[in-house]
Amino acid sequence: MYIVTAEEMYEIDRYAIEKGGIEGKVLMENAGSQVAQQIIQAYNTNRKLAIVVGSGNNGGDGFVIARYLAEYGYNVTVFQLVADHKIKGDAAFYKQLWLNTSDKLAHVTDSHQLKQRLVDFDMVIDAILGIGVSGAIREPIRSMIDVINHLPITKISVDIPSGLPANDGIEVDLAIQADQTYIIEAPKETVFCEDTSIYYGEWETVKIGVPQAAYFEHTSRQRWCKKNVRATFPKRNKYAHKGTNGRGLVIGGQLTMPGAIVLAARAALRSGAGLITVATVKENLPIVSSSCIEATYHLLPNLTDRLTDRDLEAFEQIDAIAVGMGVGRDESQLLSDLIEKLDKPLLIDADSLYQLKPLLETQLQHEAPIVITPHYGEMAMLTDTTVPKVKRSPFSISRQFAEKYQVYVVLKGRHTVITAPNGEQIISDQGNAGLAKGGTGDVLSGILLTMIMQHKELLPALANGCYLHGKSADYLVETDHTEMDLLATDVIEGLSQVFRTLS
Ligand SMILES: NC(=O)C1=CN([C@@H]2O[C@H](COP(=O)(O)OP(=O)(O)OC[C@H]3O[C@@H](n4cnc5c(N)ncnc54)[C@H](OP(=O)(O)O)[C@@H]3O)[C@@H](O)[C@H]2O)[C@@H](O)CC1
Ligand SMILES: Nc1ncnc2c1ncn2[C@@H]1O[C@H](COP(=O)(O)OP(=O)(O)O)[C@@H](O)[C@H]1O
Ligand SMILES: [K+]
Repeated sequence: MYIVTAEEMYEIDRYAIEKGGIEGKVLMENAGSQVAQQIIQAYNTNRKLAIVVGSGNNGGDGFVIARYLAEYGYNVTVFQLVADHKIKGDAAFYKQLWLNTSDKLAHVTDSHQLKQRLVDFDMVIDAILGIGVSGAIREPIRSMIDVINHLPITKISVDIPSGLPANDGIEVDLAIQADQTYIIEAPKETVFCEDTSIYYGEWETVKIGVPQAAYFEHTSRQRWCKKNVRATFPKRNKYAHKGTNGRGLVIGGQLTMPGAIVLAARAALRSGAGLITVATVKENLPIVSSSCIEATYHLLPNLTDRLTDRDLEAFEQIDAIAVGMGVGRDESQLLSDLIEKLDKPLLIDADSLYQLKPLLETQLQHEAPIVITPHYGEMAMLTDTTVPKVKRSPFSISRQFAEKYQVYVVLKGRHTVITAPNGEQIISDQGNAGLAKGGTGDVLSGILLTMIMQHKELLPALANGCYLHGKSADYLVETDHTEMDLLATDVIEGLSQVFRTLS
């Protein structure tokens, strides 16, 4: 499933019309009829429906919906919130079709009038503003949205809750708080941003006949689903041996944080790695090795000094490295050496992201890919911004960072945004609030390390790793656990359930 900005949606629309040969009117008819079908399936005909329409094509969709629902037997009234001359083009055409068969069109010019008129209705279909919204919401639409939000009736938005921008990064002024949104063709970026997803309520997409080729050409952002995982997940070779399933190195676990490294190492092994070596300090060896007896160990005097020739030689056999889980935030020569002296895929997480920050000022001398896995707070630190700004702009901030530093970014949150150095993006929206607990990020790093070693392409590798992690948590809260008691270690144990669904 593709995710779009407003500009991309308009390009896709244009492609459908110009190259696909589908008239704009047909797209609008399809949009309205498909949304109407969804409403028919979900809500019985006893409802008294108000459809509120604005000046653009979103309003045009509203007129089509009105016609279908009325034909089906619903009691429908259209409230036009703008002057007649504002309704043009295809929207005007469908307004006329509505008027050909119904006299239920009311003109409403202010919010008081709207409030009085809507008291008799038990559902409002919001076709006021679509993806063409720009800037602060102007009066009288502004007060009208406010009135609708305060009505104790079901609110259904068409394409996008009116007032909400499609693109990330824009501060929301005022928008319809929908119970349900029927999104036309493709989810917009704001569906997946923490501050804006709430406005959509439940959401579903409706297809209106846009050719898939339009998406290949105009967008590079998609939501990762089971079918994507199945299509890209490497098959285990019947003749595999431990050396062919990836030799991973996990570096971390200072004295006060030995657990982080155990979680990462165990998660890497559980997700299929052939061999995992844990590089940590000597004092932690008893606890760490007894918690993960399948791993091998490499002792370091501390987690910040330069790597010795002996270390570098030992790491030569390694296929990929994950560093940062419980290493502490002191300046690190070790991280510089991993970047400059070992040309292996390198995943940088947690504390090492703080150590990476000063290194960004100079070019990162690393041929093999670098993957960073920040949560919002770490991303805010890396980009000298605030957590609210990262929350508002997860797509654009990740893309800018990935392109600037030529790294892969896994920005973790309720919706995790994965970005390649070329700007291509995947959203992983598996998982639940049970994961909001210390240690789950370490588990993700371990899983990603294995995925990096086993996939040919890195972007699907990271997406599949995030899928495994989130899906494991989802299965666990459906079966043995709840969002309250779930632990990071459970997420490791839950992986086998997810693997079973993939074969
Ligand atoms: N393939 C597809 O995707 C298809 C998409 N379709 C549909 O088209 C929709 C996009 O249509 P669109 O481009 O006409 O934009 P849309 O938001 O309806 O209206 C824009 C108008 O709103 C106004 N306005 C703007 N900002 C404002 C503000 N701050 N405060 C107040 N008013 C404001 C402004 O009008 P003005 O007041 O300037 O006259 C502006 O001109 C899309 O969401 C989907 O529903 C389907 O029909 C078919 C296929
Ligand atoms: N509410 C949530 N819904 C879905 N996933 C979540 C939620 N909260 C956290 N997660 C996931 O849990 C992990 C937490 O990582 P992180 O914050 O680095 O934890 P830690 O460093 O404590 O191990 C991330 O993969 C994140 O996407
Ligand atoms: K709308």
